Amino acid sequence: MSDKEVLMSIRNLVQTFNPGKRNEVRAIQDISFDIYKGETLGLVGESGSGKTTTGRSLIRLYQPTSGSIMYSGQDIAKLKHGSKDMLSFRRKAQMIFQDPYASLDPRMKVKDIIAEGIDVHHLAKDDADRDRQVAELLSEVGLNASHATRYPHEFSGGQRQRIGIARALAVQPEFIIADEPISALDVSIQAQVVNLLKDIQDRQGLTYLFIAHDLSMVKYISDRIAVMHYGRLVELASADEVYNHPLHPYTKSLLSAIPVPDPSLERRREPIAYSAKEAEEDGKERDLIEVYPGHFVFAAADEVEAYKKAAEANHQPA
Ligand SMILES: Nc1ncnc2c1ncn2[C@@H]1O[C@H](COP(=O)(O)OP(=O)(O)OP(=O)(O)O)[C@@H](O)[C@H]1O
Repeated sequence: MSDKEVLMSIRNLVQTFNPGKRNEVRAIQDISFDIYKGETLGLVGESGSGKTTTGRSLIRLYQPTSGSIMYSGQDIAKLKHGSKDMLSFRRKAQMIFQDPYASLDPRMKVKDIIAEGIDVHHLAKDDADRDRQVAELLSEVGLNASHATRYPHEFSGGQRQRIGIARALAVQPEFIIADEPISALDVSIQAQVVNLLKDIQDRQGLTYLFIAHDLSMVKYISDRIAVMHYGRLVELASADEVYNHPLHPYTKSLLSAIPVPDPSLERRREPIAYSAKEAEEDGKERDLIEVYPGHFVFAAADEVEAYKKAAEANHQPA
């Protein structure tokens, strides 16, 4: 992984809502990580752990409270609204949303939904060029040109998510944040949409941040996985490492909550409970520390040695 090119480098990112007020929420509490060019980084964690806030902060739908987000030599956290640099970044980084029903304007024709970014960024020479680009995008996501003049309600959930994907692709982005892109879809459709995202990534060399609370699909699509808990990253490693050799107790507890297909095994399994509050009452300062090549764990200085030993033991030949 170390020879990979970094696309985005996030350092000490903090996002506090309503700071200083009674309803203050510290949604992101000082997270640092890199996103490599061309990878899919899965971001998992329970509802409320701060995944959506992270995604939205990275593409500046929110102004971060503090910290830096380096992208192509620029600190995205410092870009000014309406500036040329912001407009140019907005084109490079796109978002696909969870709910294909809510994210498409029902009064707009599919071609106008898809072409929104083309219009904003003046990417079409004329109407014919715009129509041609829309037709190509429809084909890219497995729909056809005749769908262009229809309205969102005429489509199924899976097809609507394809329209949302086409809209994101319209501006030829480099980086896509997919925020629970399949959780609102029928299970039978989920794999199709994930496969489509993978195919598009292969064809276009895109980088994905794939947000999900459900670990099973994330494992399938992700190269690496970051586990989020209470606004912090508690573990970050390759998808295989996170699944087969999790180190942090919270990751273990998340994995223990995934049902396994074998009912007898499922009955015998002990769910692992983990409470960040209890774990942090010791007042120790913790950081995301690399305890094995490419494997990071949120740990205090005096916990690192034990994690290193555990990681090494995991890799001893049986
Ligand atoms: N705009 C906002 N104003 C105030 N608090 C917010 C805002 N957005 C999110 N929060 C709070 O920040 C915390 C993190 O929320 P966030 O939506 O990022 O979590 P999540 O992991 O994406 O959860 P979910 O899977 O439910 O979307 C929650 O406590 C949430 O209530």
